[in-house]
Amino acid sequence: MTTSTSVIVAATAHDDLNHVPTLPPSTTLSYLAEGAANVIYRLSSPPGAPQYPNQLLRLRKALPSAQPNKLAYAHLLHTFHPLFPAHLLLPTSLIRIPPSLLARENVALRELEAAGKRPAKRVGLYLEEVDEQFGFLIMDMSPHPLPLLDTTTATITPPPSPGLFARALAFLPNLRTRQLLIEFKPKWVVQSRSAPDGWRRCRTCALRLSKAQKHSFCPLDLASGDEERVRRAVGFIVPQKQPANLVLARGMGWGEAQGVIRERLVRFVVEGEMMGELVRLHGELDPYGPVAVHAMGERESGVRERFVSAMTVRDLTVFLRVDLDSGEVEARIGDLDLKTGEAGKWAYWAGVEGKLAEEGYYEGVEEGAEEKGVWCRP
Ligand SMILES: O=P(O)(O)O[C@@H]1[C@@H](OP(=O)(O)O)[C@H](OP(=O)(O)O)[C@H](O)[C@H](OP(=O)(O)O)[C@H]1OP(=O)(O)O
Ligand SMILES: Nc1ncnc2c1ncn2[C@@H]1O[C@H](COP(=O)(O)OP(=O)(O)OP(=O)(O)O)[C@@H](O)[C@H]1O
Repeated sequence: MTTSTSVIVAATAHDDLNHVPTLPPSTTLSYLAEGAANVIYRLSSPPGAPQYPNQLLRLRKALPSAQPNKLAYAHLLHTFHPLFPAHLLLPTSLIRIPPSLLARENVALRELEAAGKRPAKRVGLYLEEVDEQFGFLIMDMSPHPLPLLDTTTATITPPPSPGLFARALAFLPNLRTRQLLIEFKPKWVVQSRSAPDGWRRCRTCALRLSKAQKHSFCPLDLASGDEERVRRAVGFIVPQKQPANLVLARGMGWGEAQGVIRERLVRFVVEGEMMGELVRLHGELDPYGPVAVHAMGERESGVRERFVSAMTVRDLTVFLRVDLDSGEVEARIGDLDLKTGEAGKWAYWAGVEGKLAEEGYYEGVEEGAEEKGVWCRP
């Protein structure tokens, strides 16, 4: 709760990187989630201290390939944000983090880990304490909770473990919601310029097949503008399971709700500007393809710089907050973390192209290709 003496710190971009506000050490962080490179926290501050409503803190882990946040933020502000209309971007600002807070949160991460509450694949990696003084404040895209459950119009469909669900609600009653957060990476929405002329699969689907990864949507479908193809892609983006806190309208089952959400997303993708923007950027930033750019070496620094920006754009995350009542889809682009091409990445990017072409994944001539039935070229 804010008080009259509280300061609301808005998530606006600070152009002056020499005057970045400091997060007060009295701020309490609670672990929300983590990816490979960052941990995401909710913030709460004592009365009278600066407040951070609707914002999360993103702190980076100690990974050799990662860049300090101040540098990453400068790239975000000057390289990536100008590429997109402002309303499509996840509002992000830089905040100085007291060293004591990073040390404290690393102790907390170890405790969380010991209690089995960190994802197994993330254990053993902690926040960067030595070479980091900053974090990102990002807009919280979590579903807004319902103020009070309206039992005349809504009902909670219990998931398979009703006992567990009841206990969770008892502890977290304010988390019941009519919204859901969907996140996905659109990946390569334009075919790689390094693909052979006879390609039948896009770079993303071909790579997934070569790595025997789970089948997912084809980015070319998603960006096609064709309603049927977009619907096919969106089918992979809508969650399979009902989120535990999602309250459905009385009488509506999850299957029906999935259909409603799917159609909302189809309209958003087909009629919204985001896919068009991504397609345009892919073409502009990487007109040559990874193999040709790798072969240019250090000579063409401008081309290389634009290429690494293209790789960042290809790996960004789209956060969609879908409101079941209004039908509104609020969309924000995040995870625009600069790729430097270091740590063997240039060779990796060119190598992927070589492998997909040589092993037949682009043309769909590898062993068992027909049974897989993955054909991206219309
Ligand atoms: O090579 P790709 O297309 O599989 O993308 C990698 C991602 O794989 P996925 O999206 O799951 O297919 C991969 O994602 P995951 O770690 O699999 O979640 C990374 O984002 C990786 O980037 P970086 O090495 O962390 O900078 C990504 O590598 P880049 O190619 O974007 O550098
Ligand atoms: N703005 C946000 N609002 C709500 N949840 C978020 C937000 N940003 C991140 N999260 C949650 O935190 C998770 C990890 O965040 P993020 O993707 O930034 O981490 P990362 O380490 O950069 O990921 P990657 O594995 O792609 O490198 C996300 O998958 C999402 O569940």
